[in-house]
Amino acid sequence: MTAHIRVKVCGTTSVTDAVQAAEAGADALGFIFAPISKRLVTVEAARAASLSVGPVVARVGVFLNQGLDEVLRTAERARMSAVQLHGDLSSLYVSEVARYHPVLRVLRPADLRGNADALEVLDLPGVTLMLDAPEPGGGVPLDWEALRSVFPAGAWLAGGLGPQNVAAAIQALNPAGVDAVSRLESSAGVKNHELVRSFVLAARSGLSADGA
Ligand SMILES: O=C(O)c1ccccc1N[C@@H]1O[C@H](COP(=O)(O)O)[C@@H](O)[C@H]1O
Repeated sequence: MTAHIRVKVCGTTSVTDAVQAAEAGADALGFIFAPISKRLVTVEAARAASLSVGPVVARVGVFLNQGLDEVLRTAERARMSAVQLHGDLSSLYVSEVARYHPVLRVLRPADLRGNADALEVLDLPGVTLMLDAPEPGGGVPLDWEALRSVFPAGAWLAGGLGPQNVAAAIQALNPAGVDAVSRLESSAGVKNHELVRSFVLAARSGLSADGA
């Protein structure tokens, strides 16, 4: 098992939610800048939240098929410390972003079986793989059993994770980090602080929120 699993709480839209997630022990907070998202955050709100959580907690700007300039400018203005890239993106694009920010490159399970183009960037310094469901932010878990034999060492896991199932997911795949959003909310873009606390605790302890 990974000695210290990294825990990311995504979809942060306010200073209050950022501070609470940091106090709950999250290693990283996600800020979604993809216009299609129900959790879209403004640069101003993300910047205020980012500056409120101290020097250690990572702040990850989340983008989906957006222009290179927009990604780099937004991440800079919002004081992000890393960038998460979803979508159909060229290796050149990902490597350009990685010149300026650590990158979480999000791929789907199907990409592991034959998308040589997408997998190529994972050899670049500063690029870490995250595996997620085809519809990001949809709250649908991946088939962990089917992934057991192909899940790459050092990769992060997302997709429908929450307090009840994150321990089982870690047990199945031993990811380097876990990430969640929709199962931690009271409404889109608003965190349920109890669920955030339980999620971090379950990921760290290896016990699900119902003690299983
Ligand atoms: O959540 C969104 O709205 C979203 C939109 C565009 C790109 C990424 C998005 N969220 C990411 O989705 C995964 C997991 O979400 P869930 O826990 O299954 O709801 C996570 O990586 C978020 O960063």
